[in-house]
Amino acid sequence: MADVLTAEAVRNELGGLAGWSGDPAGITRTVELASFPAAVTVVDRVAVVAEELDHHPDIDIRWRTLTFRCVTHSAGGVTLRDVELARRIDEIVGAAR
Ligand SMILES: C[C@H](O)[C@H](O)[C@H]1CNC2=NC(N)=NC(=O)C2=N1
Repeated sequence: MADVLTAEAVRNELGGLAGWSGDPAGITRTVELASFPAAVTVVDRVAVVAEELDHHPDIDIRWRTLTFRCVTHSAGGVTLRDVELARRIDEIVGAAR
């Protein structure tokens, strides 16, 4: 689960993750919510999931635009844990707009 994915494997996984882009150094998705409070609510929900998974995205908050970056810091690259986290972020974002 903690092996860094090859560039080809990342490309394959990105095929199933609409809105995400990246490479073995990290995968990112930027989303715009309706308002700053709505964006912060999404971050709050992502925080719960990140704790549950013990895997945490890097999050950039700019007014109502959020950028999530998933990379397994301890492995030095993208692993399947990041793909799972990205899917969970998508569920939360999808429910919020
Ligand atoms: C001890 C704990 O499992 C580690 O510090 C976890 C926490 N969350 C993490 N999140 C991410 N994205 N990468 C990590 O290497 C990582 N390490």
